[in-house]
Amino acid sequence: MSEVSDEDLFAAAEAIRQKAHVPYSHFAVGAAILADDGQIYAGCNIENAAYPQGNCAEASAISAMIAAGAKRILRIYVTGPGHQPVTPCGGCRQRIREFAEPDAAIISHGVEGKPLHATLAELLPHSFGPDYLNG
Ligand SMILES: O=c1ccn([C@H]2C[C@H](O)[C@@H](CO)O2)c(=O)[nH]1
Ligand SMILES: [Zn+2]
Repeated sequence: MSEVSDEDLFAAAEAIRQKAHVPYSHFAVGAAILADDGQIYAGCNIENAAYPQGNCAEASAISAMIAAGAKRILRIYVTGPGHQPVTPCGGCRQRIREFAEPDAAIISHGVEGKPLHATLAELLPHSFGPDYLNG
């Protein structure tokens, strides 16, 4: 459907990752969403001196998508440091669930290693979502 490649999403995630506010963990994360309007929406993690008030990169990217008026996540690419794939935390898997189909691609990449390709359903099986409340 889209002409947006994984390389485009990787580049957007990496560009915004450089802006992450991570004075506590020093673990900078970027996320780039391909949305249903064909556009890319990106976000970085934003930590806080009151630690629980920090935001994940995926949450920032979702905020950008919603603020722009897009509705659905078709694909999301997450980048971070190291060799292990930087997979979305449990809370962010649920945040993604709100706006994505079970077969939506989640690409998790520790940039020193290889990307992991998974679907939302693989990362969040038997999930609870909006369909439970709207039907
Ligand atoms: O997928 C992930 C994993 C971690 N983090 C952030 C949260 C915190 O700021 C830092 C270390 O956990 O990385 C994200 O933004 N996304
Ligand atoms: Zn998270």
